[in-house]
Amino acid sequence: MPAEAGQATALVLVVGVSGSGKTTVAGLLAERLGWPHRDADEFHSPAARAKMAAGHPLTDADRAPWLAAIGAWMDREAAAHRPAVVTCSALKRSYRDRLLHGRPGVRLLYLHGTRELVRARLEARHGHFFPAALLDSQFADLQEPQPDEHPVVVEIDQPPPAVVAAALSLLGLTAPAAPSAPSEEAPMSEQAPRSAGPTGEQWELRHGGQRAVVVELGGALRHYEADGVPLLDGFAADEPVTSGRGQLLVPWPNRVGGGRYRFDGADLQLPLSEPERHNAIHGLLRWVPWRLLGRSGEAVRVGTTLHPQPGYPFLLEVSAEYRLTVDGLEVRVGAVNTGTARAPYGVGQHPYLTVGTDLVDTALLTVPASHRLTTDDEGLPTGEEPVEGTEYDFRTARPIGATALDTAFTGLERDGTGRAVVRLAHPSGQRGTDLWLGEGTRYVQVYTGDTLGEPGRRRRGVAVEAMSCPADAFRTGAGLTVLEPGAGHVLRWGLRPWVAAGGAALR
Ligand SMILES: Nc1ncnc2c1ncn2[C@@H]1O[C@H](COP(=O)(O)OP(=O)(O)O)[C@@H](O)[C@H]1O
Ligand SMILES: O=C(O)[C@H](O)[C@@H](O)[C@H](O)[C@H](O)COP(=O)(O)O
Repeated sequence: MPAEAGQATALVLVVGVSGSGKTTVAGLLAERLGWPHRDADEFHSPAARAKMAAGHPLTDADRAPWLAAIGAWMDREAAAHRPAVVTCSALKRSYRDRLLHGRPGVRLLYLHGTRELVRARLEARHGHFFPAALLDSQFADLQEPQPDEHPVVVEIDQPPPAVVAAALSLLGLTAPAAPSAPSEEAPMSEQAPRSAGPTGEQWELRHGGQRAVVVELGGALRHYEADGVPLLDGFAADEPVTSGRGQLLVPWPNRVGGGRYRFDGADLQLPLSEPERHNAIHGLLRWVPWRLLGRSGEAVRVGTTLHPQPGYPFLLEVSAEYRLTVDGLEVRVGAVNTGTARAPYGVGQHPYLTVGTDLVDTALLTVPASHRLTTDDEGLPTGEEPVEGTEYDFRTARPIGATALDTAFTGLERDGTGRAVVRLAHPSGQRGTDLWLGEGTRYVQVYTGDTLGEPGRRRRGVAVEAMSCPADAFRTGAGLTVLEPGAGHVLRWGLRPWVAAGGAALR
């Protein structure tokens, strides 16, 4: 299939040191897109190949005709309106400038890995003219792509299909459907020494006046602001996460009563992570580090493996991608069952919204839901009832007042694009944030924080939690997703700050 109409990207230039996987990744990427691809190696003169094979690194002068030949090929593809993938180590800024200058349709995909990992791959690669011994010269020449080059950077310590999936997603390219499960084992990577704050690495995204920060611990959303105004009641870089702030809730959101459930004939017992109420709460991935899989200036993709463990003997590959656009923040949480048995699955996320009021009482809330779940003292659903005529009817915007919410809503009213929109507005009604619930969302938990462990933070923000299923789905089966081996689930939600009267809040 040719390039999708309307997609601006006409050519992807895959760069990185020798052995970073350019040939492998470009080949797969081209295959997924149905685009032609060429490898930079094909453009070397016989003399240059012989020089490298003899153990001598190339000089700038050696590389000039090679870069010119690659550029000429790119121009021929562009002239023929053929989208394409081409590799080139393009180690130095000047080389990339030469390839990118005057070619606006070209996007940079930089494959990033540690020297140790690349060396191991080169040493294992056979039948190639480039000797592993030249690797140090590659790293000596390497000038990593800078933000003003707008690279998409993908980490190579994941199997090739996962590298390609991250690249496609971060480049904003859609490929015809392909088998989704990465089946190869990721190689082990060296544990780099790190300066670990309480939530580990911090990955910042920017778009216009928007800024968001995603953290390594739990892949959580720590912060989101527009034009300097915080839209989340989040946490600081030097603070531990409390009260589920911004956390990803996988493989179940909210509670499993007694942590005990039955699935496919097996009785399973989860650790009780909410011992005071005898429940297992918010999944198993909140307190583990997630890995960086790829990033660009406005997006980051993180992931982790959920290994079989007591109470959840299943194997999942989980990823979360956060992206800032002109429309706000978009989140995609994906999971693939990479094990051999069917797995029960649910997902949610736990951001607390704020519109800058001291308490949430004065903020205006809209929840387009016809029903809410009633719960028992343990927070477990006992039934479903219409909100009509009750204090839970927020279908029309009104102040939260003294209402204490820890409530799952369903019967969501969706717009033409399939999204249901929960709105929190400033008392003036002039500005606020919309939280939209997209693909995979069936319930939304709204929690005013009345029971938080830190009294000072109670009712300061409203948790609005996109969820695929309600509390206790492992026991009741309500809204439960069952992932067959190889099958996946996607949850999409996002935040859109707005101002009334004439205009977009975002720049
Ligand atoms: N993501 C990956 N995981 C594991 N092995 C990889 C990955 N990418 C590439 N390889 C292997 O590493 C070696 C170097 O990859 P290659 O595509 O030839 O790199 P380059 O074109 O950048 O020199 C090859 O043997 C390839 O099969
Ligand atoms: O909003 C919800 O989903 C829960 O009903 C609510 O009770 C909240 O999540 C916990 O108080 C925070 O959870 P932790 O204290 O376990 O982080």
